[in-house]
Amino acid sequence: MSSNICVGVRPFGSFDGSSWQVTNGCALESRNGSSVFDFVFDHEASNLELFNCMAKPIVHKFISGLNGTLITYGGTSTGKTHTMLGDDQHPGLIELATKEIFETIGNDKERRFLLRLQFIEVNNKIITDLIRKRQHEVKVVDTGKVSSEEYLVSSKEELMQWLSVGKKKRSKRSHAILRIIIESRSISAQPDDPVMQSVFNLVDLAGCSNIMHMSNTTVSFRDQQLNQLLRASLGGNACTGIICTANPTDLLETRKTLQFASRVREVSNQPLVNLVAYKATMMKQQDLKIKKLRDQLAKEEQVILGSPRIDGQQDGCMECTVLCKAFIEKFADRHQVEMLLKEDVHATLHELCRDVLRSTRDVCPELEPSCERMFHNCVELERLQAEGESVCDETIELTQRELQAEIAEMRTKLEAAQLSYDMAKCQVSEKTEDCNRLNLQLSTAQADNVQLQAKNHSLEQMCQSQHQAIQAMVADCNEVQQKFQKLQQEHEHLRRTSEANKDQCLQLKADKTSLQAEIVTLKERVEEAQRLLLEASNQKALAEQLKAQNDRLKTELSEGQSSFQEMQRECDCLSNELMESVEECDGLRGECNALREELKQRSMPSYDIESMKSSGVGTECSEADLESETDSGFLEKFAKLSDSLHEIELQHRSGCSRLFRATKIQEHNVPGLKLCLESATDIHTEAHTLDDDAGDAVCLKGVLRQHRFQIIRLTQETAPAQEDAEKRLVHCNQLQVERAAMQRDIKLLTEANAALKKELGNDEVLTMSIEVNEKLRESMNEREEQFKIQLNVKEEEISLLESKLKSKGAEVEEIKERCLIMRQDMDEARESEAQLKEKVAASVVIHDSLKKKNLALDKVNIKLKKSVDIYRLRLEKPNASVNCKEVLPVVRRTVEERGSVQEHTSETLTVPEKRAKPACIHQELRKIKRRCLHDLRRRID
Ligand SMILES: Nc1ncnc2c1ncn2[C@@H]1O[C@H](COP(=O)(O)OP(=O)(O)OP(=O)(O)O)[C@@H](O)[C@H]1O
Repeated sequence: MSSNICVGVRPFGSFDGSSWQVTNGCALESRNGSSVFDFVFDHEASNLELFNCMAKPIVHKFISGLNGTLITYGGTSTGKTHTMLGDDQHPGLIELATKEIFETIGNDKERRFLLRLQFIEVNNKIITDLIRKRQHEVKVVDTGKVSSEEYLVSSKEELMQWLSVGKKKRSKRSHAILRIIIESRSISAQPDDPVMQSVFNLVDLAGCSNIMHMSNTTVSFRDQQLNQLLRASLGGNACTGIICTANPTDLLETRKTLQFASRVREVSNQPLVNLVAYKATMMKQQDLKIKKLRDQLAKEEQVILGSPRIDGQQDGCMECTVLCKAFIEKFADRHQVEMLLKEDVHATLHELCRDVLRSTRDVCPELEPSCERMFHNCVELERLQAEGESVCDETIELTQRELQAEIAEMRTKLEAAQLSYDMAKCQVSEKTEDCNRLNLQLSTAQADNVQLQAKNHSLEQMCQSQHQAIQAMVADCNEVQQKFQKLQQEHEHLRRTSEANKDQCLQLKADKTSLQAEIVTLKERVEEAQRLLLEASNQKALAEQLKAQNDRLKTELSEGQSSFQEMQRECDCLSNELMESVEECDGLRGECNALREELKQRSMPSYDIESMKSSGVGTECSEADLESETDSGFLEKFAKLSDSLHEIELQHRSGCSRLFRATKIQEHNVPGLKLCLESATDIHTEAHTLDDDAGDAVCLKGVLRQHRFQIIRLTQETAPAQEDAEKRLVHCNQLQVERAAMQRDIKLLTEANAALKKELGNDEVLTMSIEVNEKLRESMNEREEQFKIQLNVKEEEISLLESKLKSKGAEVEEIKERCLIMRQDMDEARESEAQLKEKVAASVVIHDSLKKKNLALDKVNIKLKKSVDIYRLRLEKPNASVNCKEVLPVVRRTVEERGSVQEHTSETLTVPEKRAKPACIHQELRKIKRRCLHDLRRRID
């Protein structure tokens, strides 16, 4: 233990069977080697054993002025708390150390000791006073002290009481530290002699292996507050004992704990006795207090007894003792004193006893019976006093002795009671402080109340304005709803219109498609017509060709006609010639007849002229007739004539043409010629035989005329012309044939032309229809364009309507939202109004109660003042006739009353509550303001 840090290892559970072995009570062996500590306990070792080995020496050093520290360190649930605090069956190190301390200082008659304690916990850098729980006020000051309150303790029980109070408030995850501070001074010390002052830290660390920081040279706590607080314990001015607890089943944790134990063992401390100047100690303060009280008591004694105070009497119990002594001393002269003081002393004693009884009841309940007994003794004494005259002196003396013994006994008890009384007084002073504080709070509360009232007023106004705003909002809301309904109707109307427009649009679209189809068909038809037109133009060309040909043919025809007319003219000439020839022939015939007559006369066979005539066809001449030389010339002439006749065409006035032809009669025995009249078409140049029986053989004379034929003489010179005429006739016939053919062609062409014209007419119809169709198409196109425009307009309208619809929808949505928000706002405003009303009501109630309490407190204060004044008066004028018995009870009662009022006040109205009220009202006000602003902004928007 050279380093003044003693390290012990305490297993919670057996090391047996595990990888560690305990040897010689100080070494722990494992496979990796052995670790030596100051102590290694087995699992059966008790807290007492551990205390005796490790803590007791530190406790004694602590009492002798050295700082001491006991720390339990280890993993979770390894028994740290069990070791430090213990339980009912197993007292922990704290209890054992406390017991040891009080036993030791109790036995030391040479020195005076003053003990006080602090019980704190450190949790996440926050230090909390476990007895008072004022966490924010506790700080570590540089000297390693804590700013929490220190509680004086005079016995182990008292200390354990405080400990049990603190244990209940401790959080399991915190580090708990009990700090015992001891001051000691020799009884015979001079005023300037220093005081020994040391601190004993009993630390129960939280179960976490990561709370220490270990470097090569130092070991420190990671928590800064803890480190500051226990700096002296690790490498400083303290005797430190570290009990490392381990659970052998948790190998890793145990290894860590042992590592720490080994490491911390190397740290060395240099403890020194701490001497503090007397004036800076608590001991001095206490001494001063006691002195003050004694002085006060002495004054009281003087007041009560009118005699100097008796030395050696303690403050609280002195009162009683002095009274008793005075009573005993005066008892000798009882005839005068008894009568004078009997009542007074009795009452005072009675009252004092009651006071002591009352004040000690809470602090030292065990004193109560003694006090009671004393009280009864006093009563008995009084009774005895009353019976004094009849009781003999011996009895009185005996009783006096008994009483003295009892008083002495009581004295000691009362001395103890005095301590309690002091504490009670302290409590009273604390309560007075509390009272003052409460007064302050009350005044602040009153100020708050005034503020609250003002705020209440403003809130009421605000409420009204809010109410008005709500009404306005309701009106707005109604208006908006109406608008909304209107908009909905409009929306509905627009929707319907849109649907109708859609239908119309669809109809238009259908129309458009049908029109397009129609246009397509029309186009096809136009194309067809164009094609036909094209073809028709070809036909036109053909027709023109034909026309040209026709014209050509017409010219040819006209040429032919002119040549025909010429030929006719020629024919007419020939006919004239023929007529001339006929006339000539008639002449010749006459000549012939004359010749015949002559021949008859010359008895020549006769010719049957009559038969010739009867045949009517021709004139036949027999060969025999012609045999004569005169006749042969004639016949020749006749033949010539016939030949020329042959060439004569007879043109009937009806237009029919006939030719005469003279043919030789083929019969051998019949000489002569036959003149035949034939149809011009039937005239053949060769192999044309004249039938004897032919009906058309005419006698030229008369018949031709009869048949109104014009006989044109064909002269000998016109023979080539006749040929030409024949040719021309042939040509003419040809031409006529051609003409007929041409006429047929023309007819055909005309028909074709007509057909073409018809076709053309059809084409025109087509063209017309095409034109019509074109027009129709154009009109259709126009209509389509119009439709398109209409469609576009409608579509635009629809899109406009849709956008309108959308905007209206958005507006409707917005209005809906606004309605909702307004409703919410209204609800909230109503809620806040209700809350505000509630708060106002609550604040009014609080205000009233505060007023009442204030009044009560004022009354109590006045009472207190009065009694204090009386008391002061009494003190200032010791001979004044004011009786203590009247004053003290009044004062005490007043204090009690005040205490109860304060208690009641503190019960009914806690500080945070009071503070909370304005804060929450502020918040509420801010909220309302914000909401109003928001609402205004929205409205403006
Ligand atoms: N030596 C022992 N003898 C008997 N019981 C023990 C011993 N050590 C610990 N215990 C018991 O084990 C339990 C856990 O112990 P304890 O609470 O003291 O551990 P801890 O290390 O303080 O835990 P934490 O790390 O959570 O603070 C307790 O019920 C305690 O009574």
